[in-house]
Amino acid sequence: MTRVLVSVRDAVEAQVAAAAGVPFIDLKEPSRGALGGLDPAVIAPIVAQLRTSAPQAVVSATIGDWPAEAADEVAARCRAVAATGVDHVKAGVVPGGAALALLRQLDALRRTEGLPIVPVLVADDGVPWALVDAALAAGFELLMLDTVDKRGGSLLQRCALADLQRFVAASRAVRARPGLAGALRAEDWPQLAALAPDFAGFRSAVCAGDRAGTLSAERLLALLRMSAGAAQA
Ligand SMILES: O=C[C@H](O)COP(=O)(O)O
Repeated sequence: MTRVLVSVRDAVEAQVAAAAGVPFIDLKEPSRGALGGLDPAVIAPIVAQLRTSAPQAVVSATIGDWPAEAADEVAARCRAVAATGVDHVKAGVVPGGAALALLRQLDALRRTEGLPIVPVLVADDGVPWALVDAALAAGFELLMLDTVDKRGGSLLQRCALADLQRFVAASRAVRARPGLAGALRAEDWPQLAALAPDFAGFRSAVCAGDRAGTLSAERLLALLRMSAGAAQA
């Protein structure tokens, strides 16, 4: 069954997600970019709050949007976010240039320091196969596709369905857990349910206004109803 991931920016939104029963709560500041990072000093108390209010929820946080060349900052931010007690640390990898080197660095941090890093592979121009293959070969437990430019339509419009199916199948083949995100819409749910990734991430679709706006409890509940309906079908 595909779990819903919802990105929240503060303790109030985290509580809305917890009360709605969101199974995978992701902490980020959307106005700072696709993977806009919150200060670890802000993340830690929200994680502590969620451990009480939503003990079943998986909790992740992003490290922020960094260029692949910013190796030291990426490492420092991965360590700082992991230290907040999140289950997963999401780190973006944009195809091109130093992307494979960044992926190797994230893998080294995971292996040598035990940091629970989830590579978020940017798929604005289609599935980045070289990065997917490298992430799967490295043995990441979770990996995601997401988009940076949210104005270009949903991930389902940007990537061929066959490619997304292949991404999910290739992940499952090595026992990795795949996630999909990228301006997904509530009406994408039936197609997402058929693709059956481990989780599907939402922000734009559950906000009043754009993704930098406020989390809408109403939209969130409608999405969760849709996902629950698909699970029973
Ligand atoms: O990780 C999930 C993202 O926050 C999804 O955001 P989005 O729906 O605006 O692409």
